[in-house]
Amino acid sequence: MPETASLVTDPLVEFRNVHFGYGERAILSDVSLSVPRGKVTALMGASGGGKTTVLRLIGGQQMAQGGEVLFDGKNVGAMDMKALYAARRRMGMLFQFGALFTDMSVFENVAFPLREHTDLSEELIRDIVLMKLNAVGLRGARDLMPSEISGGMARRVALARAIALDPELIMYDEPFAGLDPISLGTAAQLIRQLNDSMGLTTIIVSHDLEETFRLADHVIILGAGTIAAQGTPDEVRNSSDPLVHQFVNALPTGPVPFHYPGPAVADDFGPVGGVSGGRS
Ligand SMILES: Nc1ncnc2c1ncn2[C@@H]1O[C@H](COP(=O)(O)OP(=O)(O)OP(=O)(O)O)[C@@H](O)[C@H]1O
Repeated sequence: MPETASLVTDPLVEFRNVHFGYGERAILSDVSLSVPRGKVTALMGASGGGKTTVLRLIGGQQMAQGGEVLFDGKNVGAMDMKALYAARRRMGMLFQFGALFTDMSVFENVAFPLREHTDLSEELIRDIVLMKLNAVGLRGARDLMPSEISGGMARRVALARAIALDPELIMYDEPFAGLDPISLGTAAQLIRQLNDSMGLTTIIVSHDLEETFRLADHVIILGAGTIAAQGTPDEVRNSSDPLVHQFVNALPTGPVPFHYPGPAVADDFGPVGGVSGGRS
C-alpha cells in the first residue's frame, strides 16, 4: 500500500482489502485503512470517491462485498443484529450535522437518545443533557426550539446529541459545510476538544483542506476507489502520488477526472443515428 509511513498499532477501525460497489459499479476496490484510537482521522478525496460509503460500512448500514471491516477487532459484516446494535451504540454518527427534531426543544433533542436507549432517571438525564450542552457551549439555550437557533448552533446541538450516550467513535460527514469562517473555526476546535477531553476516536469527512489538515492527526486520501495515501498530515502533504498531489494542491487537472463515467463523447455527440440514450 502506498504512503503508510506512520504505523498504526491497535486501531479502533480497520479495513482489510475491502471491496464494495453499488450494482455493477465498483466504489471501493481493495481498500485497507486504519483509524488510530484516540486520534482525529480525516477522510478526504474527490467527490463521489466513496468517503460516505466508508462511514456507512463502519456503521454497518452497508456491508462489504469482499474483505473485512473491523470495529474494535470484530468484523462488522459478520455481526448479527444484536451485536451490530451494540456496536452502533458505541458510535456517534453525524451524517446530517444539523438534523434536529424540529418539534422538540434543544434539551429534548439531546435527551432523545438517552430516553430511547437507557432507563436512566429523569434527574440523571437532566444532568447528562446539561453536561453535554455545556460541552458544546449551549447549556443556556436548552429551552429554545430549533427554529430559534442559528445553523451553527444547531450543529452543536446535534453534536451534543451524538455524544449523549458517550460513544467511543464519532464520525462527522462534512461538519464544516456551509459554515462562516468563525463558526468553522469554532466547530473544528470543538471537534478537537471533545476528542481529547472525552477520549474519543474521531473520523471526519471533509473537503476543507486547510482546516482539516490543521485539525487531523491522521489523514487518509481516497482516490479512484482505493487509498492513495494515509499518514500524518505532513506525510500526506509530501506524498509523491499524483492523485494526492492534485488533491492537496487543489489542482483542477490531474488523475481525478472531471467527468462522471459515461459513454464516449463521440457516442453521445456523434453523427445523427450514433446517439445512444438520446431522443431520436
Ligand atoms: N445508494 C446508492 N446507490 C447507488 N449509488 C450510490 C448510492 N450511494 C452513493 N452512490 C454512488 O457511490 C459513489 C460514492 O458515494 P459517496 O457518497 O460514498 O461518495 P463521497 O466520497 O462521500 O462523495 P461526496 O464527497 O460528494 O459526498 C458516488 O458516485 C455515488 O453516486
